[in-house]
Amino acid sequence: MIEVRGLTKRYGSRTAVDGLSFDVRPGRVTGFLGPNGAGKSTTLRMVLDLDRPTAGSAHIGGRRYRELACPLREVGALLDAGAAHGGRTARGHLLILAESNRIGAKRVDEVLARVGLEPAARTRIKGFSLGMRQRLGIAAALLGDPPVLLFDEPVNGLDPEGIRWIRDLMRSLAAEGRTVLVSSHLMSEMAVTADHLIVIGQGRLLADTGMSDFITTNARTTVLVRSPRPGELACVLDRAHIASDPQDDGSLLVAGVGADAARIGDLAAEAGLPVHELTVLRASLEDAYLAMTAGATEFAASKREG
Ligand SMILES: Nc1ncnc2c1ncn2[C@@H]1O[C@H](COP(=O)(O)OP(=O)(O)OP(=O)(O)O)[C@@H](O)[C@H]1O
Repeated sequence: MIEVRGLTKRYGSRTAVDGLSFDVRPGRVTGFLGPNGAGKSTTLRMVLDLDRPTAGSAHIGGRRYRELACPLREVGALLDAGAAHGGRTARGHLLILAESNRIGAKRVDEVLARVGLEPAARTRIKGFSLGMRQRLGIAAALLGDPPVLLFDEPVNGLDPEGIRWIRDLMRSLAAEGRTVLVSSHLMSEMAVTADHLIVIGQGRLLADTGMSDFITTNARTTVLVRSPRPGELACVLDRAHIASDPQDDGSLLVAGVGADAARIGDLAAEAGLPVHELTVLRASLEDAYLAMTAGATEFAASKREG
């Protein structure tokens, strides 16, 4: 469990993180989203005590990072996959980390196997591809078998196979009961990886909600209705105060509050109009995310003007 309370970071006159409070719970993947510069990395750095908060606190399992007796056993993090020394081998790099945290060599071999780096264990890191570096960074995060894991943009620059591998890993870590917080810009990827979302904009909390609630609340569902008599159907809907938008192919799209497939179907039946298709077009996470963050930008702009 991670508990963030009133977390604030100012760099001079710029407020990067602004009174942020949220919990990250175990047993599920929590996606951490926000536009560029929203303050995600700064937040993660403060949770890991790599940056000092101007105000507020972050606790991991009830303690601040600096109070953890053996941090690697409490929290694992992938912040910058390029951080390992290029002259070392993958195994050598992990052995040094393990030794300084009193973790045995057996665990090094276990994590190398878990991330699929066994064949490259004795290869120098400077010859590693981006995907191999990400795997090595994840191996380091897993070294202490920690209950809490933080990943900042783990799929950056990975090929589809690497992206799928990370997705499966995140989900299996959560299924083991761990707390998993992952930031990403790839909405399609987040949509299939995360169970819960924390969205920030300009350092402030915009949403802390389940994935499906987030989409339902922030993006309009649309209903597509197709009838051989679209003009008459549009009039029937109009009389029920449901606005429809005629499409070139003869179908009608109904968005917003009137987008209720059952009601549209009932109205057509009452009017004796045939319906050949009635489809609920669900919004994507990307639609919902863009709608929400666009709103946040407008809000910030009007606030500044006011
Ligand atoms: N060391 C620093 N000195 C001054 N400003 C900083 C520093 N680190 C971050 N910032 C500023 O704080 C804000 C938040 O940055 P941060 O990197 O946390 O955002 P982010 O959400 O991780 O963005 P991205 O998605 O682009 O990585 C930005 O405006 C950034 O310019």
